[in-house]
Amino acid sequence: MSTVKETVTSSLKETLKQKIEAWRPRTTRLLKEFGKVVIDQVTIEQAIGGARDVRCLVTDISYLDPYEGIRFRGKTIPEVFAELPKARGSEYPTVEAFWYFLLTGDIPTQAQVEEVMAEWKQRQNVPSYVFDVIRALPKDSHPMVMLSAGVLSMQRESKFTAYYHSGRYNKLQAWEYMYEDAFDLVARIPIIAAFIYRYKYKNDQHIPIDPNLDMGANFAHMMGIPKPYDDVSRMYFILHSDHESGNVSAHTTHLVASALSDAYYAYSAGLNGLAGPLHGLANQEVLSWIMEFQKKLGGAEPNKENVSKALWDTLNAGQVIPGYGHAVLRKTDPRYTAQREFCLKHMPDDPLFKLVSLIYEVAPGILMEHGKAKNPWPNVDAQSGVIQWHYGVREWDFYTVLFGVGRALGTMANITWDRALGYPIERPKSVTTEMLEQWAAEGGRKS
Ligand SMILES: CC(=O)SCCNC(=O)CCNC(=O)[C@H](O)C(C)(C)COP(=O)(O)OP(=O)(O)OC[C@H]1O[C@@H](n2cnc3c(N)ncnc32)[C@H](O)[C@@H]1OP(=O)(O)O
Ligand SMILES: O=C([O-])CC(=O)C(=O)O
Repeated sequence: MSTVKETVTSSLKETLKQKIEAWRPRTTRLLKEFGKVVIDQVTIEQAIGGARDVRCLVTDISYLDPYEGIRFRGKTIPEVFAELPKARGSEYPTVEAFWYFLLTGDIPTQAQVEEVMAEWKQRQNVPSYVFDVIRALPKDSHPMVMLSAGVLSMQRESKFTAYYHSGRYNKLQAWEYMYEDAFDLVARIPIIAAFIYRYKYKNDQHIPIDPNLDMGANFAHMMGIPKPYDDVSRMYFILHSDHESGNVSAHTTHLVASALSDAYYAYSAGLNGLAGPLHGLANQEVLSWIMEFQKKLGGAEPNKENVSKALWDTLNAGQVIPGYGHAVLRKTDPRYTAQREFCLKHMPDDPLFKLVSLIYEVAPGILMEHGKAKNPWPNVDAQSGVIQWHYGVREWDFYTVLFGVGRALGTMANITWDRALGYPIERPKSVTTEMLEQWAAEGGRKS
């Protein structure tokens, strides 16, 4: 039998506990009294087409409206940035304040943020074997492999798994142990990410944590990048945290955790999905597309004509324009807009930003003319790499790791609530092509 580490108490956890206890009757009532109420129907197109738009997942952490974009706990991105307590001397909130907000739905007071910051620091002890695991991989492994392997290697630390095997597992208390793992994971993952960066690209020269700094500032410090990279980090991690629960990384994490796999197993799996070029890896694809384009220009100025030609060349070669399109969004992603506003304020003359803006002027029209993509507008990935590039992170295969640090916040808040509300193992039903053909001939499924 494993040793169970007792969970700690804090005002965040106490608040969360109250919220969970108040929330549970809502879920119970929906299940018991309204369980058979129909909320959607599924077409053949949806069954073959990646369950697009099928309403069959529940999360209260964030909601994505196709035209408005993401709301975290009911608040738009500008509202979140305006209302959460800011980091000292910064116009952006701390990631710690945002973590409190995602978990509880409440805007924390400054005192509550201080408490989360103190607890965050206590949880930052990454076991040394994590670095050994990363070093044991071939050095040219993709940084996402390193991040996923590093996270997975920490599974032996899981308090949830120890609790599960303790012989006193109780469904009502399980969330407390999931919360412990979730909080440990979000506190440790920035350190692993910065380690990967400096191991791979900075001659294995590392910068230790500064215990006086908040998470965003500490990340900038460990990366070795001066201000305003602390604000870039805070903004980036908050923006990338969550996008309701159907996206590949969040859904994978939720699915794996639904088998009562712990946070480390679940998030390592989620990261593997994030590493796909149609999902999180699109941010590195955007930069490599731009670099390839500039190489072809051979020093000539980018303009609407040559950008248009390059976009058409990409489409005619049967490739996607990275950073454009979305499975749910039907307008410019507000995460794109938030980053664009940062660029307009801090780096308006950056040549790469100007090029990204030029692409924004022409790509939607071209995608509309091309006529395939349901959404011709840019997503978050079209604007994130250029900021990293500007502040010196030019190794674009690292960009998805940054996404992975941010996405940990949303996925970890989600799986804590999954256990709190007792969501069961996820297991949708599959059918065969022959069945679809039969139902098609009959004008719908009859039995
Ligand atoms: C953080 C994120 O994950 S945001 C998304 C990041 N990914 C990218 O930016 C990659 C480029 N974009 C895409 O590949 C897609 O728009 C996705 C994967 C994001 C969404 O996919 P879907 O929901 O299937 O998009 P949609 O229904 O509009 O696809 C219809 C067709 O348009 C094509 N299409 C969609 N977006 C693009 C694009 N950016 N460039 C070219 N073609 C596109 C699809 O490939 C598909 O073609 P097909 O019928 O030949 O298979
Ligand atoms: O919502 C999606 O499918 C993809 C996305 O933008 C994200 O996960 O951030």
